[in-house]
Parts: sequence; structure tokens; C-alpha cells
Amino acid sequence: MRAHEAGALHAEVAEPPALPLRPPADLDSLAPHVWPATARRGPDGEIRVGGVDLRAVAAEFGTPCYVIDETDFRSRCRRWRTAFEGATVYYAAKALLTLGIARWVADEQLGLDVCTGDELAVALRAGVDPARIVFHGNNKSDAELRTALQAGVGRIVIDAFAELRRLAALGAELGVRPDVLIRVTVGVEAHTHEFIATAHEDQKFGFSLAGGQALAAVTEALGATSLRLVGLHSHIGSQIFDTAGFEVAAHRVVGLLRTIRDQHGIELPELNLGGGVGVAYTADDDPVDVAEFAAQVRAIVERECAAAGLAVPRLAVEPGRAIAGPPVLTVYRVGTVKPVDLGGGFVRTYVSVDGGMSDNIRAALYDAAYTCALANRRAAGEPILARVVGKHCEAGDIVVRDTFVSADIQDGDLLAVPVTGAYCRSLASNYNYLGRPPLVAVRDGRARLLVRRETIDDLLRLDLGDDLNRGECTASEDTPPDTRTHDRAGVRSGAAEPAE
Ligand SMILES: Cc1ncc(COP(=O)(O)O)c(C=O)c1O
Ligand SMILES: N[C@@H](CCCC[NH3+])C(=O)O
Repeated sequence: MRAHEAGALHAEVAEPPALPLRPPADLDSLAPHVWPATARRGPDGEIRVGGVDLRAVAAEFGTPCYVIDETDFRSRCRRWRTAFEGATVYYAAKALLTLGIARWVADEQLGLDVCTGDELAVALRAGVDPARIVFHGNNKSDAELRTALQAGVGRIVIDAFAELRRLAALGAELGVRPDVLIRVTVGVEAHTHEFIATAHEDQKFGFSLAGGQALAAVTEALGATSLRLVGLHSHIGSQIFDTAGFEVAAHRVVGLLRTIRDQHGIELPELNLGGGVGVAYTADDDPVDVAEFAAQVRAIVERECAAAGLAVPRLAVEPGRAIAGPPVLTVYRVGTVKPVDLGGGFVRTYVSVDGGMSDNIRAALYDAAYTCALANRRAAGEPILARVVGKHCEAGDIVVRDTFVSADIQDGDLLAVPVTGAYCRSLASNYNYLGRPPLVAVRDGRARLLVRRETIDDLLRLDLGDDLNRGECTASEDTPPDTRTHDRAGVRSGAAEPAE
């Protein structure tokens, strides 16, 4: 019985965890569909990735630390390229972007999807061929559009009428005619978290298909002499396992291609179906295989086009998570270990690590599930119910909501959390002044830094203090800083008086 049903006025007794929480048969196993492809346990029970001992990574680069299995990342790029042979695969940079990552993607002959001028700047700095870049965004500024046009970006995906007009004007001004696509909101309710579904009507992206805006945008783009409309774009959301959503989306956008042909006598040559393919975060997840996904998508589009009497357009896809997510794990150092009695015979052990929502906000933001394993040794105790939490001043600072850890877990152990490549570093913050962790690439027994750790000096370099007050303070150096008085508004007394 729940505490409130029993009329208890004081603290509620927590419900037993709702998940089908069975202790795993083996706390040390590293499910191959979850962990980086080269992750193995070494002779001391330590986890090694790319032939590198994570204890050595922690010793050299500190914790928390993102570790990327380069071989896994590159082979995912290749798998997508092969599965979508004849189509364009743009890696979605928002998932994880650094100069090194952009170069790997370019080496593997994938294009790049960017959605801000700053992502574009990183891609260009990395030497990515601008012609292989697609530029997204629901609020591109004139400056961003101008940079994209001047750089010769391959495709720009138009997201609003105002943008269409601004881009047409800029194209005319600069004497260029960019290839553009119209982003269509196809009205699919993708089976994923509300915050990462993007094709239902009531959200900020794209032109509504049902409301006729998409066709109106196409008509306007076709009439703009400084734009070359080459296709349609649809992205239904992220972390999707059920391919039915893509099927409905393809059906609807091909329907629009047909209407465009009927009304304008033009067959648009490109169809970009966006990203969104989900990955396994825990051993229970069963994501779609890329080759199968590609075959299904092609079959759907071919069938729909045949039915509409259209030539099959060139396809494009934009995987982010499916490429960047699984090759990365985060190594944390365990600190406080605190058993909390939940009542009713339940104890949950809170395992605090030295990072948290600043390096992985996904559990806090999307209730995302993760798993973890001891990285420095094998488990030597019984499995105990645990929650891995960060060190931030926030109760929702959770890294792994429900998991089992070894009963002998202790301060100083290393804990690895897999599948942290996508939307972890890219959504990282400096909450509580924690510097963002480094990104270390491992391959063939060697580890090297792709991005170093942010230090307090890095952060303070941006903080200009308050020069005005500093000048005044300097002028009255006889007053030690911590004994200066403050008025009730919290303003240092005398601050309004100019220093002599
Ligand atoms: C337009 C677009 N393309 C691609 C992606 C990448 O999605 P995912 O990382 O789920 O593959 C996103 C993000 O959801 C997106 O908004
Ligand atoms: N940030 C989301 C995905 C957003 C996809 C970008 N459009 C996540 O972590 O799952």
C-alpha cells in the first residue's frame, strides 16, 4: 500500500522501482550492442577500449573523461555509407563535433549536417568540403546565411517563409544561386520523447504539409530566381526504433513530390529523410540495423514513387546518434557511496561520480536510460540496486537512474557509462563551474587527446570581473576585500563614488 493511501502524514515510503529490475547475470559483461565495438575486459578485469586500459586513460587525462573508439566511429560511418550507396549520408554534427571528428567524417566520405554558423565554422576550419555540407536551422541569421553562401555550402534547408525571402535576397545580392530544400513537417507522431520528436504539427520546425504551407513554400521557392529548389526534407525526431514513422513520412513527402509534379510540371530530384535512428543505451534495447533500415527506406521510397509515377529521387539521410553515440563512453571516478533506505525492504545505493548533468544531461532532460560498469576491475560483490548521480547541486543530477552495481563499489573505483557520444559533450555545460571533460580518442593501443579538459582558468578567462569596481577597490587598497561593507541592495558601499 502507498503511504498516502495509508493516511501517513509524514514522509512517503518510496515505491519499489518500477523498472523490471532484475540483477544482471554478470555485472562485468559488456553487451556488444551497447559498448564500443573494441571494448573488452583485460587481465585485471579492467575495461580496455581500442586496446587502451581505461585506468591509464584516467591516470593520464583525469576523470570524467569521454573516450571515443575511433575504429567503431569510422566503421559506423562506413556502414552508413555502404548501406546508403548512391545516396548522400550527412553526419549530423550536432551529436558530437570537434575538428578531429569532422576530419574523420570527411575521411570516410560522408557529408556534414550543420545547424548553426558556428558548427559551420568548425566544419570549414576542419577543412570539410563546403559542397558536402547541408545547412539547417529554424532561425538562421542573415550573417549565417551570408557566410554559408560565401563558403559555397552544398545545400541549405529552408525552414520558414521569412528565411526563404531573406535567402533569396542574399543570393541575388551576392550573385549566387544556392541549392535549397524545403523542410516539410509531415505530421508523424514519432515514438520517442516529446522533446526530440519533430514532425508533429505543433512545434517550431519546418513547413506544415497538412496546412498547405509546404506546397506554398515550394511554389515560392520555385518562383525565386536566386534559389534552385532541388528537393524536400523531412526529419521526424530522434532515438526512433520503429521504422513505421519513416514509412509514413516517406509516403507523405513523396505525395508532395507528386503534387509538385502535377502542379508545376517539375520532379524535384532530391529527398532528404533526416536522421533519427535510435541506438541501444541498455542491453534491453533492440535498435534497427543500418543495412536493414536502408533497405526498408529505399523500398518504401521506390514503391511510393512507382505508385506516383515519379522517378526515384536521390536520397539523403542525416544520422547523428547512430554514428557518434555508441563509440563513446564516459569514465568517472566514484566518490561518495551512500545506501539510502527506501523503506519496505528497499535500499538504493547512491553512487556519486565526479561529473554528472554537466557532462551528460540526457537523464535529467529526457529521462534517458543508461547502464554502467566498473572500469578498473571486476565486480567482487553481490549486485545491489543503485543510482549513479553526479556532483551537482541538483537532485535531478542523475547519470544512471536505475542500475545494479557491485556491493563492494567504493570511493576511487572507476565507473564507465557507455553510449555517451551523442548529445552529451554537445549539450555539456559548466554548471557549478565544472570544466567540460576532455575527449580522448583510442585506437590500436594508443590514446590521444582530441579536445583537452576545460580548466578553471579557461572559464575565468571569459569572466572580465567588474573593472569599474576593481578600479575603485584598487583605489582603496587599505580595505581588505572581504571586510568591505555592502548596502542592503548588495551593492558595495561607496561603489557609486568615483575613485579619486
Ligand atoms: C534535421 C536533423 N537532421 C539530423 C538530426 C540527427 O538526428 P539523430 O542524431 O537522431 O540521428 C537531427 C536531430 O534530431 C535533425 O534535427
Ligand atoms: N538532444 C537530443 C536529440 C536532439 C536531436 C537534435 N535534433 C538527445 O539527446 O536525445
